[in-house]
Amino acid sequence: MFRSASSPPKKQAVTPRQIRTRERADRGIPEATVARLPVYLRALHSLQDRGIATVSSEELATAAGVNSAKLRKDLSHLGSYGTRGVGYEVEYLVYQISRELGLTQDWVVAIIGVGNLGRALAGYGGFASRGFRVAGLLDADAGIVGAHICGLTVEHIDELETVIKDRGVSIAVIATPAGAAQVVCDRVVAAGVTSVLNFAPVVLTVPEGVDVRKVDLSIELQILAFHEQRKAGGPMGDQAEPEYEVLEGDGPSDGAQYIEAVDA
Ligand SMILES: NC(=O)c1ccc[n+]([C@@H]2O[C@H](COP(=O)([O-])OP(=O)(O)OC[C@H]3O[C@@H](n4cnc5c(N)ncnc54)[C@H](O)[C@@H]3O)[C@@H](O)[C@H]2O)c1
Repeated sequence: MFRSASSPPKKQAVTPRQIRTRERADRGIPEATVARLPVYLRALHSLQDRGIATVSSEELATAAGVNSAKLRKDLSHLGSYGTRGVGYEVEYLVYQISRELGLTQDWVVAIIGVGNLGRALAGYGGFASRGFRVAGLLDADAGIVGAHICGLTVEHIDELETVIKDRGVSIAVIATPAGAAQVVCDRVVAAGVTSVLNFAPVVLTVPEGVDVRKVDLSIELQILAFHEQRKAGGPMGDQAEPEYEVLEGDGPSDGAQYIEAVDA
């Protein structure tokens, strides 16, 4: 937006976080692009592990499983255009994407429901290396409460609000049975958490301003089954059928991949 010289902008006290949020809103990064940034980051980390300093858009696109035009467009939203004939500097791109995703600071995570899945998540080393610190494990089962898992002691769900407040939890991971998930979600939100990662097979209702990402491996398997069926000839046989594209992040259901017919 242009301002006339006669009306200089008024100075306001803003925090660095507000500035970053405004910058992002100004740049208008699409949600689908945001959903692909972690995929690029994973590919870049693997290049870094192999000691690769620069990468072409084609190589990075192949490593990330997208087409190179989409990758270049996504990265242009970050102001990253690469250098003709050289490509992108891996280290700097890691920094740019990490900064955009808010990964240059640590996020405190609590896992609620410490059964098969909760335990596996608690033991996953990949969180810490990406800036997510698991600071609380909570369960309702007296037989599990008190167990020591990966350096943490499982606490009773009654302690949920205290754990969130005292340890500054900003992301709640729900790994309870479906029937308990909404109540747990309501409690974490009431305690001030605005980001929820939900593994329970249920759609959670949250107030505006709270982000819920849902992980559902059975949906991923169903998408693979769909493609397997098509490769094998499918129920539609030789009939003309539309082309399909698997899209991420901006579909009708939050966070899930979905399949959309596209013009062939
Ligand atoms: N999203 C996926 O891809 C995926 C994959 C596997 C399982 N799941 C789902 O994840 C959830 C956990 O699966 P699991 O195999 O670990 O089950 P599990 O039964 O082994 O563990 C669930 C845990 O939640 C605890 N719990 C129950 N009610 C609670 C409450 N109100 N507060 C706190 N803790 C509570 C139980 O005591 C138990 O320890 C289930 O909803 C399951 O359907 C999702």
